[in-house]
Amino acid sequence: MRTTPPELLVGTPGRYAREVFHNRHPTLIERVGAAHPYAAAQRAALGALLDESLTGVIGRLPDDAPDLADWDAWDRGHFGRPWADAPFLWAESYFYRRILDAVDYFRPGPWQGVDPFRPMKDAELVDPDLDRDFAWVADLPAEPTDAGLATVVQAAVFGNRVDLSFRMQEPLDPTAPDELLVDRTAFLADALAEPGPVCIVADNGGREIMADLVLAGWLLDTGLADRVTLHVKPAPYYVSDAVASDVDAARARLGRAADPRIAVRTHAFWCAPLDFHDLPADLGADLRGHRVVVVKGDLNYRRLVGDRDWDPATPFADAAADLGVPVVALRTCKSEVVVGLDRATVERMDAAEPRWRVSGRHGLVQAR
Ligand SMILES: O=P(O)(O)OC[C@H]1O[C@](O)(CO)[C@@H](O)[C@@H]1O
Repeated sequence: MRTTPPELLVGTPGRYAREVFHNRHPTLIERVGAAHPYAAAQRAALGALLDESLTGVIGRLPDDAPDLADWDAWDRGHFGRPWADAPFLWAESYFYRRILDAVDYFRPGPWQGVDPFRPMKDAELVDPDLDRDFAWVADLPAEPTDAGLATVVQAAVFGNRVDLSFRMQEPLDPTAPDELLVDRTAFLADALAEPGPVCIVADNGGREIMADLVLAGWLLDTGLADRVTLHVKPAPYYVSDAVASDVDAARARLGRAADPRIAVRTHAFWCAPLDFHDLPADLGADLRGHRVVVVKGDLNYRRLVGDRDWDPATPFADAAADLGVPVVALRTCKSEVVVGLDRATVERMDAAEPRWRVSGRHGLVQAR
């Protein structure tokens, strides 16, 4: 019987979680403040949140928070305890929720519903390089070939390469080669041997959701899928995570009409600080209504396997939550968590590139 390793914690010296809190979050808070004409009280709240998260104890949401009951249920005893002692996944998720509180996202008034990350997300979609980056779409085969599937899957993997929260810290080297460390694309082909409904648990907007829409459209057009459900976040999260309006914006940027075969859904759980082992029953039933579930991105990967100090040679199926439906994870490695690698690959990567687990250069197509 395999023992489950401990959760990664925010404050462990020398570990990635601490870097995210101490190096990335100050930049993030500064950029959010600079992007909007917020009132003094909102700026003060952003600054206070940053200070609290670096040295203080975890404060509760205010009494008027509409999701207070959710967070009381998700608390797990962390409120009132030092941020440094909290699990990385829990604390990072709550940090993003507290940003929304600081900028009055849920409070009646002029800032209600204003996405604090919107200017950063919009800037990505006006990048003229996007046309060149997606030129390959015109050459996709009309038939469901292995090569076509590999192309759309890899675009969906590497569309995840550089999200906006990640860009706060890791410099993007456009000349760096991308590499798939594990490639179970054939598992997806097998799962879709009979056409069926496909669920994509989306991650970022911008380039990534554009690639996800291309993947969805190609699966539908080639008859591999008969409908696609895109699950997006219910509120702004992790800077660039897609909410429903980001799907619309990406569709428009691709020059595509709305496709009635693609449904957009959400669930409060997608912004919860918990992993897929805690999936609520209604969401689990929704996912099981599909032939296969495609789980996108680094954060969803951490949630799928558990944000723990895994031995990278742990079999993927031992770590990944059993959702009762075939699951394919498409992710570039942008945090320390990784499983399902063979020892030789781990040794090769450790020797070649000290930051390979977090550099965003290496991709995974894993399945169970
Ligand atoms: O957008 P993605 O692929 O989920 O990546 C976001 C990742 O960036 C981080 O915020 C910092 O690495 C991680 O915590 C998170 O897993």
